[in-house]
Amino acid sequence: MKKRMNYISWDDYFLGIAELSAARSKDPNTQVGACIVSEENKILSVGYNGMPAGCNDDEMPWGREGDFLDTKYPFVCHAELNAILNSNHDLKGSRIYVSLFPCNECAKAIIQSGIKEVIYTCDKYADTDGTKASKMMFKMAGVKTRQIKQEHFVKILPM
Ligand SMILES: O=c1[nH]c(=O)n([C@H]2C[C@H](O)[C@@H](COP(=O)(O)O)O2)cc1CO
Ligand SMILES: [Zn+2]
Repeated sequence: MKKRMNYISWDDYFLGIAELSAARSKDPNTQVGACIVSEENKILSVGYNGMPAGCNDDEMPWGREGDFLDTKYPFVCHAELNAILNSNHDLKGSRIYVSLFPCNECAKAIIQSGIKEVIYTCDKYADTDGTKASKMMFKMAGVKTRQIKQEHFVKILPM
């Protein structure tokens, strides 16, 4: 008997894990998941967007509009940053799978931690200055970026 052939690719596998992690997010508007993987295809870390540890997410604001302090934006910890901070490994030479293209703050953390490739699905904020700044920094720092479609994974989230 020959081996099974219709197994999922590494890309679909790790993106699937990023998407599954996103399903843990309490954000009512955008759920983001991240999965960091070594050159040997070993998972080094995962994360999703959420409030910092100890900050009760039932009491924190989740809105997008109004006074800055009444929105989620100053508080929420992004999926990529959580994945970087959750890891106990050296991330040099690794790659990160994310369901949304990283913002400029996460881009800085990605570059500084030595991650060399960003694989993403959604780029819905491509027109924002934050995403433009991310792309500039990734290019200058030699971090590769690659957009892929999730082929073999049933989306868990109503995105
Ligand atoms: O790279 C990212 N990683 C990440 O975790 N996020 C999070 C922050 C917020 O919780 C949410 C974005 O919310 P909204 O689309 O409503 O502006 O996604 C957002 C970005 C890009 O903006
Ligand atoms: Zn970010």
